[in-house]
Amino acid sequence: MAKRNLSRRQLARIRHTQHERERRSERRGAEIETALEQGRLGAERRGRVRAHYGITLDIEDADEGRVVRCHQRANLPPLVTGDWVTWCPGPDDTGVVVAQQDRHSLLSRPDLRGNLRPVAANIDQIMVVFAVSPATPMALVDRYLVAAALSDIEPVLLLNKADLLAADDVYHRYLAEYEALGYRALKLSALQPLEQSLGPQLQQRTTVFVGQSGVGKSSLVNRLLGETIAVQEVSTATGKGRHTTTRAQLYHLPAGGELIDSPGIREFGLWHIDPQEVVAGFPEFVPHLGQCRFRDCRHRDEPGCALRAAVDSGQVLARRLKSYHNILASLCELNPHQRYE
Ligand SMILES: Nc1nc2c(ncn2[C@@H]2O[C@H](COP(=O)(O)OP(=O)(O)OP(=O)(O)O)[C@@H](O)[C@H]2O)c(=O)[nH]1
Ligand SMILES: [Zn+2]
Repeated sequence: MAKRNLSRRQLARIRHTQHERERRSERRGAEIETALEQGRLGAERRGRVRAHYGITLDIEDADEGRVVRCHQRANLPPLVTGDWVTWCPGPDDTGVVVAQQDRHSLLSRPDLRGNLRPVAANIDQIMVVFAVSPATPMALVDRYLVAAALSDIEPVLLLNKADLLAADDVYHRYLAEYEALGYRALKLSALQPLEQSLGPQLQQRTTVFVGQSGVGKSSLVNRLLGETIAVQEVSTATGKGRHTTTRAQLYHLPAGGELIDSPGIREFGLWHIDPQEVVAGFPEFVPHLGQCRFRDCRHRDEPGCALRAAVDSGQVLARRLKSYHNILASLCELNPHQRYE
């Protein structure tokens, strides 16, 4: 009985907190509208979302570089880290985001209920990090390539832990194969200075790092950011210091370029993909598609399969066709009631 009472009380407290938060947010929204109507806000400026904390955002001014804690007008869609916005300075070092500028790319991921939610915007390239130890299955790299292609963001393959590679390691060949397919590919070690090996590839664009656990993403990010990671996470608006947030955060790399990072982003590409879209990560298949004898060819052992013929003649790598089938099969496991092939 006592337990039930307690949980009821807890429930009431949670409801009360939620209600208070909503009221505060509504009040804040009304204040913003009044300030706008009365012309109490400063002139419009351009800025970029550095981080997102519930109803407030850290906006970095495009000209001055200062970071301002902002609310957003109620009529705006959900903004995410990396968004370019128009904002107006308000009183007490705060500001108001009044418009969202067009996005050229958007990363989304499903929430716990399976609804797709935006996570980060205006990303120019996805660094697909992989390694010989723990050995990354190439089908996983291919899966990231599918996800990157579907987001319309250029992937770059980054083979880390080059120091562990034997001269005749098969990973050298894998990398060369991707280069031959037209992908940009790098081979380096996070234990070595990165200015020459990785620096130029990061300049003048916004990058995210993805890849399986243990391949060295943290090592790369920490080495790239050095001391700046702690400093940049201090919000100038609150002065509260480092946020222990799992939300996406935008960092300026000391050697140039921007990095958006969060645990959620690092897992990018590992959730559901529409089976019909998998082929987007296999550009070399395109000339052969639609050439099979059967229109519904699954490219397995059907006679007259153009894709298999392309494998036999060396135009398509056998491992890439296998990878394609593996990805389809993994989607099937996620959703066993649907036929994907
Ligand atoms: N030999 C070698 N070890 C490396 C290199 N990069 C990272 N490591 C080591 O690999 C291990 C895993 O590195 P992390 O940076 O934690 O890997 P991660 O991808 O961030 O892993 P998660 O946080 O689990 O996603 C650590 O012990 C690193 O010291 C490298 O270039 N060479
Ligand atoms: Zn076929």
